Parts: sequence; structure tokens; C-alpha cells
Amino acid sequence: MTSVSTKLSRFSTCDVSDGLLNRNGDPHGGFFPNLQKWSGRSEHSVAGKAYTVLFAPCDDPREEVNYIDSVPPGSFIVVALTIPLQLECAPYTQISQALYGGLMSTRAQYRKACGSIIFGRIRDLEEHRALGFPVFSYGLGSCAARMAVKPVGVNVPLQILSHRDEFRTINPGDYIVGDCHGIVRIPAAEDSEELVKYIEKSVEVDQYIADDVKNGKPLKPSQKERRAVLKNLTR
Ligand SMILES: O=C([O-])CC(=O)C(=O)O
Ligand code: NI
Repeated sequence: MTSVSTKLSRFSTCDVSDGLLNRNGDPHGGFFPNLQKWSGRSEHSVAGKAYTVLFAPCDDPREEVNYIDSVPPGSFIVVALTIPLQLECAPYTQISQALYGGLMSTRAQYRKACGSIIFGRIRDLEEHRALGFPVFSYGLGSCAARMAVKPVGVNVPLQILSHRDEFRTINPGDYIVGDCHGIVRIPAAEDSEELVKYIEKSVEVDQYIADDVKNGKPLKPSQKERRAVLKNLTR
């Protein structure tokens, strides 16, 4: 049987957002803003289950943890900073150091992770690109994070300041899909097989609409007609 991750990786993040918006009524369509995709094949989506990592200031009482050597196969590594280190506006992070680098991607790829998402800065850009390993982040930096922040929690919920004082939580095990637009999250509690079926239908319908429009049919009536079948699939 094809895994949910494999099925999701056939969709663009826009397709997945359409499903979360139109079927589930999520006004954000699962999108987490302001991330850039720096590496990995540009025409491909990647999908996997979130393996979450929390970074805190160096003087945090919690012990530093080693997350990179036990990355589960098929996982999407998701790294975030504690709330006080996040910013609502650019550059979205208080930390100028890079939380993640090329050796980490080398290890993550060996462990068969599908990609890494860093809500902060990364370094060693050319190394991620040479590996062809998908890495997303808010920005770049040159200095390692050793004297600023450290990883203190693995497989913990991550609160991400997305916009206008709004926090959204990424839980370990949530499905994540990433492509050139950024990343989209499907909550672990969601019936992802049903969502996949909806998205497959919605992609098919969009293709019919595109064909109509190429044959001279106006867009709005085609959309109305073709999308009617999706209404029955809405929750
Ligand atoms: O040293 C670090 O913090 C990260 C790094 O550059 C790498 O993984 O290559
Ligand atoms: Ni490095």
C-alpha cells in the first residue's frame, strides 16, 4: 500500500492548502508563512511526519539534547525557537546565528529524513544544495549557534508565531508537505486518507477547468460547474 507521505508528495502545497481550506474550512490552508526553500529539487514536493526540535537560550536549565543522530526515517525535521526568540515581522527570529548546517543535513539524509524546516537561520547553503536535501528556513547566517542557543526538547509541540500575535502549534507526527511555496501542515488527528481523496479530486477538477479555459470557456462558469462535485466531499 502506498503510504500517506508518498501520496502527499505528489501534490503541490497549493493543492494541499486547497484541500484544507475548501474541505476542512481552515482559513490558512495549513500554511506557515515566511519560510524559503533553499535546496532539493525545485519541481518536487516532499512530505513526511514532523520530528520536532525545540531550541532555547544557552542558559536554559534544561540539558542539551542530541536530536540529529536519532532522526526517524521518513521524518521531516522541524526546528523552532522558544516564543521569546521569535519575531512577528522580518527577520522572524531574534537569533543571528544559524541553528542548522550541512553536516546535519548529511546525517539527516543518511537517516532517510525527507527534509528539514528551520524556523530560524541555516548555514552551509552550498552543502545542502550539493546533497540535494530539501531545507527550508527563514534566513541564512554564518555563525554556529553554540554560544547562543541549544536544542532542549525532541518530539515536543512547537509554537510558531505566524502573524498578528497568532501562534500555531506543530505537533510531532503531524504531516508536513513542502515545496517552492513553503510548507503546509496536516494535523496528525486529521483523516489523511480522506483528505488525500479530496485533493486528488480537486486536482482533477482544476485540470478540467484549465482545459475548458484553453478551449475558450470563461473561467467563472467553468469553475462553478466543475467544482460542484467537490461540494459533496466537503466535511
Ligand atoms: O556547527 C553547527 O552548528 C552546524 C553546522 O555547521 C553543520 O551541521 O554543518
Ligand atoms: Ni557546517
